[in-house]
Amino acid sequence: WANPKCDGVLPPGSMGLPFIGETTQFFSPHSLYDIPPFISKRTRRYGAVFRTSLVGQKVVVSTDPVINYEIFQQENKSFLLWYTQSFLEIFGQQSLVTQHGMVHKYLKNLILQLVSPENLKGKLLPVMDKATRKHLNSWASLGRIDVKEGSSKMIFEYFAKKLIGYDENMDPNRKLRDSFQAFMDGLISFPLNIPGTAYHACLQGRKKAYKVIKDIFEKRKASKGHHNDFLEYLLNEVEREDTFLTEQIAKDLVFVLLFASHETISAATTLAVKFIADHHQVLEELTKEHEAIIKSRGHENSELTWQEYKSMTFTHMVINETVRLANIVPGIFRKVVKDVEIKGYTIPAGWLVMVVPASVHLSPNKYESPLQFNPWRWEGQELHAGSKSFMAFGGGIRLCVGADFAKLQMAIFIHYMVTRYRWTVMKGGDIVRRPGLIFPNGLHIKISGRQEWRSRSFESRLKKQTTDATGAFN
Ligand code: HEM
Repeated sequence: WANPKCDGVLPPGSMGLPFIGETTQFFSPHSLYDIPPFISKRTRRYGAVFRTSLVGQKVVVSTDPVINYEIFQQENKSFLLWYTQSFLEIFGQQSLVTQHGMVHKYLKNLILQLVSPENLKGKLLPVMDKATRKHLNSWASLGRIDVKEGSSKMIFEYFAKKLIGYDENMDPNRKLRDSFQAFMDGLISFPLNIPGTAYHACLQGRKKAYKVIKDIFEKRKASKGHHNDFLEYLLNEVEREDTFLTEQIAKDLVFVLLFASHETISAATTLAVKFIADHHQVLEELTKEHEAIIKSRGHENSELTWQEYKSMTFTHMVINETVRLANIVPGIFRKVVKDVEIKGYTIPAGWLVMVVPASVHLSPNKYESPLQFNPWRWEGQELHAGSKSFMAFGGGIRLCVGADFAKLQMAIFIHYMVTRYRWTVMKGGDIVRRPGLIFPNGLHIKISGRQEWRSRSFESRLKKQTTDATGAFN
């Protein structure tokens, strides 16, 4: 166990206990701002590349930016995308993440029918704009909201509708979104299907959500009308003769997209709100940028345009800085297809390599004062692609297909938050990594409409003047 076979020299490290390996240490919770202690301890001891064993797998961890970049570029050659057993059971054996080569390319193009920049600009932007306004207005009417829960609901609501015509409000018993709640903990876990484990909770959620999706597919196939959603497109595609798409792949695709969309963007949005609230200068600069956009419009109330979105340079810097610090995806795994040489070491075929974005994003060798939230560090930098020092959305051919969608939603949200509302953090905001990102007590803000604030302050000024005047009269 401790000295696995290898035709060469393995990287240094420890394989831990038989079967369990070093899994327990890997899962020990830590704070948002740390390189996972599991990683930092071992890099200090063994260097930038070391071996270990996690969830029953032999793993080489790379914290070296150049090697990480190379791993992304070598996809389908020396390395293949790999997800944990728990991940595959949960997301489906036919889902996009299990596909390679032509089928992967085909499925990625299918998703781009929904979230490519072209389609975001032409089709999704108005939907996202309307949904964001509606939800922020309802938050302001309530006067308070947990941003994590609220943004998750908002994204799920419009995206599930666009994807499969699902309307949670019309279907209160099924609560598709609730089925995804237990997922973050279970995705990277031991595949122990015993009640009480994170994995078990996740599988139960998968079962429930999948049943809803299956029923929607069946109902739709039996219906004759037009629906103008992604499901209609998928079902037409399944009917074609020259296609890779089967109904099973289509269902797993819908499942992955439903989860990936609302969980990731709501986490990034919540973090952005937290960072902005903690950094007044950032809020001021954002307000300046967005007020200028409104001023240069004909009508203050018109919806956000693509050109306006593209002009939000500082907002894009804030988004990049948020996802750099947040490291929403804690580890990116690849399976080694054939023995590879790295830094004089051999990684045998069948092993995994794990790229840890935090080890690059929080490294003082790559970023000055890396633990500081400083959007200005992105001034003049490339903001829209992966690189050796920025891999929040991965890299190479597996680069996140939803990155543009996520950034657009965050930018719309920021636009309305800084121009139309007054808000302050009330409670929550704790963030734990296990190693997935968890918000144990949400992020609760107090929020009110600016207009309402203005008229309220106008009214109170008026009242004060009247009282003063009355006092003087008396
Ligand atoms: C802030 C938000 C997001 C972050 C930080 C993020 C991060 C990532 C990362 C790091 C990968 C690469 C994984 C790997 O190489 O193994 C990835 C892949 C992926 N993401 Fe995202 N993502 C986000 C939003 C989204 C959204 C909104 C969607 C849905 C439309 C999405 C769908 C996907 C899919 C389907 C893949 C797999 C791509 C493939 O295998 O080719 N992501 N994401």
